[in-house]
Amino acid sequence: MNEIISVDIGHLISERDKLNFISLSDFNALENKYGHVFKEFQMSLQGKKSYLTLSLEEERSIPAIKSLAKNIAAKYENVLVLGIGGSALGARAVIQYLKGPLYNLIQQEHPRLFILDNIDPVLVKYYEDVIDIGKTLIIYVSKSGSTPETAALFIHFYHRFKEAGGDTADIVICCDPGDNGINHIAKSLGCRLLHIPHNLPGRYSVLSSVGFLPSEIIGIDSGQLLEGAHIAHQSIISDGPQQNALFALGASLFELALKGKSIHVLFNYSNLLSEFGLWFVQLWAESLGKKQSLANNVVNAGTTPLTCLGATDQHSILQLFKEGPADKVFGFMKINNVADGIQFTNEFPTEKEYSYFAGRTMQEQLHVEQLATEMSLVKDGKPCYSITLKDVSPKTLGGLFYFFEALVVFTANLWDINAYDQPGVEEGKNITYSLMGRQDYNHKKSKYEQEVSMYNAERRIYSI
Ligand SMILES: O=P(O)(O)OC[C@H]1O[C@H](O)[C@H](O)[C@@H](O)[C@@H]1O
Repeated sequence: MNEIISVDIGHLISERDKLNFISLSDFNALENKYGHVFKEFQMSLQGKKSYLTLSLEEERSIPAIKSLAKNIAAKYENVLVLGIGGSALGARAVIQYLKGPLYNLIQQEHPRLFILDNIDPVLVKYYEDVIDIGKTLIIYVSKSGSTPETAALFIHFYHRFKEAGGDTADIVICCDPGDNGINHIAKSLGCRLLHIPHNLPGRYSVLSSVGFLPSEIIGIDSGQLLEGAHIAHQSIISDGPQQNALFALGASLFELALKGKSIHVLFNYSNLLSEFGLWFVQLWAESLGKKQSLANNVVNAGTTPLTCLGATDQHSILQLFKEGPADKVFGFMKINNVADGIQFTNEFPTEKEYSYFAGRTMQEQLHVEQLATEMSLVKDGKPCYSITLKDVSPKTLGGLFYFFEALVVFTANLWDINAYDQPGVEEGKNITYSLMGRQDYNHKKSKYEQEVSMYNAERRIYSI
């Protein structure tokens, strides 16, 4: 396999079951139906008018990030990234894919890297038990600079770092360049500031300093991540709809959504992809779950993303996938070339449940199980596509990030919705700000307090 990513959509199509799949004639008609939307999308990428392409220009920030990462690695044992949503999930996906789940347990030349994305005080204490804060550099990542969870974590760890005698000028703040609290704090503390391009929304920011700095600190070449994104970009803009992986998958998923497949499952057959799955969930959900179209019609667009892990989740959720509601489309993802050193020996030759393993490899078993799961779902009327990744390299991962970002934006264009905002999460934030006493939300406080009383009055509590 020479290409970094290959996409097979053959089992989204079926002539036998036109209710649950796309018929061949409908598939062939997709270009007529949606080709114009795709061409416009290609032009926006080509003309660098899409926000997505802002990442491609982040190449220029890499030399400074590399030298900062080197300084940090030379001085600190640990790095603690504070961020949530798009400010945490991408970096997590990078570490998991390229360094594995046990990175922090392995003795190495680079610092250990922790990403904290919740305000659970119990979790915070656990972190504090394993990291010596005086030897830990803090990276505060927040596109908006106002996300209350990350602000809270920063207040706490800034205090702890100072207390431990840390040099606050070493703290790195990664945020939007706007005139806001986080920039004021960075300036007054003399922190190191990295700006995320203003128009690059947080959940699309993994290919910027947000993902690049953590990567470089643990020895991953962010230039390679970006090279993969360039490869994906070039392929997406070059091929016509007929040959284009992005068009084939995006248009088919949209068509299936219209046919009632309202849940999109990404079933990853590699633990290295488990965090990628969570990154995908945020990107898909916040970008496509929209009440209103760009023309201000109520559309309640989107499909619900889920992610799970093969083979593990064959033993938990697969039963429902196979025999529960026929409301899902499945994406299977695997890595083609991995270091596969595990070949089974013939330990129990007289036992039929064990002897068939002899001479086979664990990777072979994983891939056979994926195939078996896919086939059994398809046989039962469940549409499946599959993505094969060439290898475990930053280039392939960078291409995958860009491919999914483009897939989401193209799909949003088909729904005629805004792929970049998230109006649905604002109300909860406003209530939180008001109830926690944020000054500029004081005017709403009494309204929300009244609503809270009403809400509490409506509870029906049963005790055990
Ligand atoms: O990076 P930040 O501005 O702190 O935002 C962190 C997260 O906050 C909100 O919940 C948004 O819905 C997410 O899209 C965003 O990723």
